[in-house]
Amino acid sequence: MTVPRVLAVAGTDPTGGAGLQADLKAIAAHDGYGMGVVTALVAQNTHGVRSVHVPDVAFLREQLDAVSDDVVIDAVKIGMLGTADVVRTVTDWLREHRPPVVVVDPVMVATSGDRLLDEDAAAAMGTLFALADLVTPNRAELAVLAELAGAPSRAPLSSLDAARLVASTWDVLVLAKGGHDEGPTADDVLVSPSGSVRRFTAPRVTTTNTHGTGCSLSSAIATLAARHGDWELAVGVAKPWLTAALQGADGLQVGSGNGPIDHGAVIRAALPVVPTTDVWWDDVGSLLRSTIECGFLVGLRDGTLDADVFAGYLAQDVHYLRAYERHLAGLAASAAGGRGPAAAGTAGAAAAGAGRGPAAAAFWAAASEGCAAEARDLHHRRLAGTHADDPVHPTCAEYLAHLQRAADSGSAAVLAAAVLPCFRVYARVGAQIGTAPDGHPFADWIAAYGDAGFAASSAEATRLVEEMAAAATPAERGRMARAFRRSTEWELAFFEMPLAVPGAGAGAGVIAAEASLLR
Ligand SMILES: Nc1ncnc2c1ncn2[C@@H]1O[C@H](COP(=O)(O)OP(=O)(O)O)[C@@H](O)[C@H]1O
Ligand SMILES: Cc1ncc(COP(=O)(O)O)c(N)n1
Repeated sequence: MTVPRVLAVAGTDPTGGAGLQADLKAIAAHDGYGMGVVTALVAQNTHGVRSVHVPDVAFLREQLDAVSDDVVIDAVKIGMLGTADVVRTVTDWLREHRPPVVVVDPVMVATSGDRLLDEDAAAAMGTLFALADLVTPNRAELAVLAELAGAPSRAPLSSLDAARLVASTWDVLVLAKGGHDEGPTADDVLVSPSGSVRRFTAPRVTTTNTHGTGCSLSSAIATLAARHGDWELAVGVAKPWLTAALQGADGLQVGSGNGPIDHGAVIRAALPVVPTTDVWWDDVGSLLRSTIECGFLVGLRDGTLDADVFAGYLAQDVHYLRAYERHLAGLAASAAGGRGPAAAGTAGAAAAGAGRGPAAAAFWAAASEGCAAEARDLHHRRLAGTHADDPVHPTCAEYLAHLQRAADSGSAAVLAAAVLPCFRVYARVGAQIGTAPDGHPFADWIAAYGDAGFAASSAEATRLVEEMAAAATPAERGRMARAFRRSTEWELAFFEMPLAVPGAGAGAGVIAAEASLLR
């Protein structure tokens, strides 16, 4: 089954709730390929229409031809037409290029009460309807069309009779929409030219955010009719989708008038929630591969690494862990509500309470203590001798300067993101190396990082950072993302450091990029 190619011929709404913009969203929401020809440029928002500019109809025809000369059109939805000239131009084009599905939403008046169709244009609509499969008037539009079809204006017909008259006059299906009725349900009635009726009912949603309901419904129906080849199925699927879009409307917060419906409501509910920290982790995928493949870790895993090189690495690791331990203690203090890095500022994720509280504080404190123990035990045992007094290597110093900047940023969330790669990269390296066979020269180091407890700590640190990211402002979340990425780059540089040719500048790329951090 191919994706239906659906053309919307409509006016615009720069706030994206109605008109062509809504049509394209509704088409996309039903897995159609949306195209758009503009009939009128409308300066409008959720409060109403400010002005309408109808471009020359010759240009409208050029737009229509540009599409039909090139693309097979499976369905067309026609919305706001504005003037009689526009109605005639679209009708002429349709006569020559009629696609299998034609839906006309006879837009006359916006929800706001503004006129969107000249009075003389309404009279020209009949010829267009005769080329359509389905017409979708609301109550007021139905009354105008019934009059056009010859109904007496003195004694108005019932909606059903009006719909039957319109349907038989132009040999077209009519979906008489009941959005403006009152009562617990919003019922639309599909009437055929022979007078048969099918009612589509939905609970009435209590909201003033109904901007674009008619546009969206007709575009959804056009797309679904192109796919299913059946009008009852098309309306039956579109109607609950529209109800869900209305139910989501208040959550959108677009504009202060009659806001738009939420075209994405149904799709969003079906989308998997991707944790922010997973997005960051995927972003550093190539860095992780380079880390795992770097000469130092390959030598460590297969046991060929020079013991002295390893001792040099551990000397730097001790320098690193001493500072890292302080930063973890800072996070513990901040989570407990004391004077940590977040205490400086009241805004941001930490202020919102995310990633805070006694459990978070206990976690960071335990991690800090674990770090101190690690530095003492493993490292001191191995370091006895040659490298105990090694000065801090520039790569190590730069990594630590990066962590310090994160600590000084005033955001515990940024610092937590900056310390996270040390957990995650080591846990990943540990899992990748697996367990060392008996007698492996680096068995103790491998056991420490492959430890299940360490993997659990990494997962808990990730969970806390995730909480902080969820509560952060977008700007702060961006600073967290950059802090995380930069730390992951420094992790790679740190592993490359022991085998780097002196002066070759391990981590030079990171140092250059560092300038942009935490802006
Ligand atoms: N408050 C509501 N709750 C549920 N459905 C509604 C509500 N308002 C409108 N609808 C539905 O939205 C669609 C558009 O209807 P309507 O508002 O009558 O047309 P228009 O947007 O062209 O004025 C119809 O399916 C109608 O039943
Ligand atoms: C360009 C354009 N087309 C149609 C409507 C009607 O939409 P609604 O009646 O749902 O507000 C609109 N406001 N603007």
